[in-house]
Amino acid sequence: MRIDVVTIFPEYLEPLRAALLGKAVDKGLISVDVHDLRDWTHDVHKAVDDSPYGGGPGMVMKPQVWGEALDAVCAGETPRLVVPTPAGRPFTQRLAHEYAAEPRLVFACGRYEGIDQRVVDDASRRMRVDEVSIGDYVLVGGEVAVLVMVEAVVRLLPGVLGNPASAAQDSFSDGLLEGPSYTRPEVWRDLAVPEVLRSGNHRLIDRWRRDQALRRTLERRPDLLDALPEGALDKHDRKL
Ligand SMILES: NC(=O)c1ccno1
Repeated sequence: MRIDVVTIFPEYLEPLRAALLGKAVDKGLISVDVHDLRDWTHDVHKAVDDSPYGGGPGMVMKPQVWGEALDAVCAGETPRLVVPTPAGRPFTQRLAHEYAAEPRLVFACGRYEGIDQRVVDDASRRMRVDEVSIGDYVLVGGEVAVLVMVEAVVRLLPGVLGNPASAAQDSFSDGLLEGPSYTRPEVWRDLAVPEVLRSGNHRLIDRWRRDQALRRTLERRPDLLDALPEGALDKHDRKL
């Protein structure tokens, strides 16, 4: 997978070259190119924003600069363009899986009050564009959201995680939150590991883990239960 990020703060994206993501780059599983939006300005001040039409606080990012940047970065290809914004559709594990199947992703990091809408409208004439939110809160810019999304996507790629089963047992992989996890010691500050996990009975262990996931989901994210496909809960599940 090829990943491009356009930003006015390239240094914000340095974590994409660290740890698990850095290893994925070293293994050649992904390529990451970060582009400074100001490279496509033509004035001495390298201006990337201007006052909003209709008035109001803050500044809006200029369409001319973004248009030239995306023309250059996407030249000749039609990658999927992702624009992080609090006004976007939710970024979910399902969307992460969808993005993991893409050969190329381009992320456009807005700042200030956002990017002139015509940049998205123009790009949508040539490629698939998603305006996506990582949560119901407002960040200073899109860069942190890109770090979140890239990590969520890249970890799903074959060869990135040491144990591919990890991604298969993620929270949300079966539509539920993941239940609690434990490791040694068996008792820690008078708190014991649940006995079933030490029983060696994998049928009981699987059942216990499913029950824990259902209980945690019901308690913390009942909306996820409502979204489960018909038949996802068996008769035992429904007794909980
Ligand atoms: N909530 C978000 O995804 C976001 C992106 C930029 N600012 O907020």
